[in-house]
Amino acid sequence: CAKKAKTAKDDKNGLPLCRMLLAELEAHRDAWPFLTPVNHKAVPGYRKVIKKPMDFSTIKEKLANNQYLNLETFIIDVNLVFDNCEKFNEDDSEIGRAGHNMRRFFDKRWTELLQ
Ligand SMILES: Cc1ncccc1N[C@@H](C)c1ccc2c(c1)OCCCO2
Repeated sequence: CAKKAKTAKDDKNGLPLCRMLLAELEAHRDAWPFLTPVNHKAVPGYRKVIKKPMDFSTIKEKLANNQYLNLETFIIDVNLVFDNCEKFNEDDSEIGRAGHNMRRFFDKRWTELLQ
């Protein structure tokens, strides 16, 4: 039979942890650029440059549709939000700084929760 999951990353607690982490991301003051999909009509070049768009509302939808296997696959999508941000935005810009702040916050929170 399947090996019993041993850590929060894999066991049944993984998904409630994802929902909690996402709620904290959405509530963060610097979340505003990441709450909804980037409208490529409002942001010239975005569709060409960013091959795999991702945002917090899409992650929320994927969680609701049980599309994440575990905390690991959830973290991959959250990091995609921040990697897209770094690719498209200058570090020294409103959105660029927000992305760095959010990544720092997220990295701190999930590592704290996994201890
Ligand atoms: C995460 C990200 N990366 C690159 C560009 C935009 C975004 N976020 C979107 C939601 C956004 C933020 C600010 C915006 C905007 C759209 O509409 C165009 C007008 C200026 O204001």
